Amino acid sequence: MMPFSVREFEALARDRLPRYAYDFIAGGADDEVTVRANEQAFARLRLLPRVLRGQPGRDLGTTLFGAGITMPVLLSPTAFHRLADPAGEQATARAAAKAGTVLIASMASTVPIGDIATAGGADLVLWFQLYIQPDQAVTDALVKRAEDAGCRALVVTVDSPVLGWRQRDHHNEFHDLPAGLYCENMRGLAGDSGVRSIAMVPELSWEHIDRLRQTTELPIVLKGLMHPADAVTAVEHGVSGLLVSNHGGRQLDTAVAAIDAVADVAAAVDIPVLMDGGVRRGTDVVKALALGAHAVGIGRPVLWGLAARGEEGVLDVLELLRGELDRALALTGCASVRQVTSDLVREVRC
Ligand SMILES: Cc1cc2nc3c(=O)[nH]c(=O)nc-3n(C[C@H](O)[C@H](O)[C@H](O)COP(=O)(O)O)c2cc1C
Ligand SMILES: CC(C)CC(=O)C(=O)O
Repeated sequence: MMPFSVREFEALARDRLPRYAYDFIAGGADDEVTVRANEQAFARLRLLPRVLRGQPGRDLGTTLFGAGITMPVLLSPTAFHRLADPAGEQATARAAAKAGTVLIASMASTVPIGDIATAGGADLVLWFQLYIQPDQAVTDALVKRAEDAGCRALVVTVDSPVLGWRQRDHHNEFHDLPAGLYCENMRGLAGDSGVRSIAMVPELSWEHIDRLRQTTELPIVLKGLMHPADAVTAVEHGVSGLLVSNHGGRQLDTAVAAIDAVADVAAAVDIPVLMDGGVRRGTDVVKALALGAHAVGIGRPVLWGLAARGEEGVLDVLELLRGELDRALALTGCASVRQVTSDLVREVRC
């Protein structure tokens, strides 16, 4: 069956993946309230279309830190792509390059960042997601690896001073990567224990961001920030962009839906605000833009595409969303993503 939506890709992926891998991807923290809330919150937002604004076509393109991308849909960082397909992040990179959008490679990739960059080629706009490590030398080495690979931004995940309680992984006893898979970016660095060697840092603070700011010229994007007061502080610390996110509901359960945090953060700062969590349709993208996001990220949908059909599946997911976004713009009376305004969205009680 040819899938015609992200949801149908999920069904295909579920059939293909071993249970532990499906659960790792689909699951979240504790009772998974926030996993569900991320999607439900989009359903609560409804569009109020404009009509009779005749237009021959739509312009979906936008720019981020000087790079042009063909649509405001990014690939959010997700760990361990080789759980979904043997070609792993290399397949994902080729699809992102073909689609003409940003791949935020996870620090926990199963292909080294240099090889991801090579697979994507010159067309790929590649960013690197970083978990700041307890050993500064390890963080510095990771930043150097990202810079050497040609990454154009660092996305620092700040919602994980400790790891969320992923109950499904505990039930499945999924604590180590299967034989042959490795956190490749950690290879050879101090403390590399071979498998899941990434450490969470409970004492993570603005001082770590200041230090990182001094270490690299790359734009720094903070990922996992939800509170407008933190957004203001981020700007004071020289941060270049924000990715409003609750980690797809995998960290703090019962955190507010990511889309519900966007408007206040966007109103508080003048730097690009991105969001991820629960984006499954082109209409979701329009809603996020209407609330002030510059672009959105997708996490699980990429892995559903990858598990279902490898590189082609990731590209299919991206092109499905592009088609949906294009249609949603036409149907709301917008000729470009820049024309999406806050009056196009209303909140209803479900
Ligand atoms: C399987 C999986 C692995 C993830 N790995 C990372 C990661 O390594 N680093 C990170 O910052 N976020 C990670 N995330 C969170 C995503 O970047 C993103 O915030 C989330 O998936 C967005 O929600 P969505 O899946 O509903 O689109 C992961 C999410 C999933 C589902
Ligand atoms: C290696 C993990 C910490 C990756 C992650 O962020 C996640 O699974 O949500």
